[in-house]
Amino acid sequence: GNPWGYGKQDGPSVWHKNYPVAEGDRQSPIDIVPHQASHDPSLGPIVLNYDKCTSIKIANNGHSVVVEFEDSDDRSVIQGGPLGNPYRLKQFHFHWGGKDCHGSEHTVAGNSYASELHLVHWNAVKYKTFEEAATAPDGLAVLGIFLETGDNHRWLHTITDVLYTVKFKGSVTDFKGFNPKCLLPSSLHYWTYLGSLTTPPLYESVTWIIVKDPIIVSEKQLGKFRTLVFTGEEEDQRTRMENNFRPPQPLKGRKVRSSN
Ligand SMILES: CN[C@H]1CN(c2cccc(OC)c2)S(=O)(=O)c2sc(S(N)(=O)=O)cc21
Ligand SMILES: [Zn+2]
Repeated sequence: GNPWGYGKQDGPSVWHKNYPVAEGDRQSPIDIVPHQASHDPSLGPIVLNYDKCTSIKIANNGHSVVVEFEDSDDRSVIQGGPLGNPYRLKQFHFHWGGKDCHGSEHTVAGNSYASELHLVHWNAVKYKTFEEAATAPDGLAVLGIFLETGDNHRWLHTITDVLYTVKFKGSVTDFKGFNPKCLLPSSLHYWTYLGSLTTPPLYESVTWIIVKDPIIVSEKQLGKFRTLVFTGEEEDQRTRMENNFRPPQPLKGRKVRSSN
């Protein structure tokens, strides 16, 4: 079976048994309290150079749906903001709820969004491989985008239209020519803090950059994510993929900074 999941027996409340760092000092996600975030005028804008990005495939990894990118060179990078150098785009994935009232990992003043998109990047300037970067304190940078339900999102159908091909854990489909820039809100004002992966192995290697403005997607579009299952095609128990989010973790004295 799975080493970890989001159920009663294998979910976030027991991850610490196999991954003791779950109780560490820089765990993610967190609840962001806007008025307690310190505005830092030295924080420049986030710059995304995704125009040459090369998406390769879309997959169901038994925890989420993931779109992987070619990351053998600096063709698609994030830089600026709190980052000291460019970080390479490796993959993006989503977290969502069983109903639209919850599903995001980060919360804002205690409020959840329906879903959260994570664009995962790694520091290929300082580290030779992703795996090495993933265990380093400045190894990863994840851009988080909240999803709120409302009108149809004009580009999300590119993803939701192919989700039926990755219904089961372990399924993979070619997914070329997708530029995730179409999933970003117009303003990239953000909060940033030092944290971790929000799933096992929970490495404390992530500089989080959480965009303040959500993108709007329809309930119908979000509902398509819930047609995925955590389980493999061969398993007799089909478990709907939903509520694949970790709840907020203790801040432990960390500072959250805010761009303008
Ligand atoms: C299953 N999910 C994770 C998979 N990855 C991972 C990271 C390091 C090591 C590794 O195996 C050795 C796998 S990952 O870097 O792609 C990420 S990013 C991320 S999140 N939600 O914090 O953005 C969760 C995971
Ligand atoms: Zn994530």
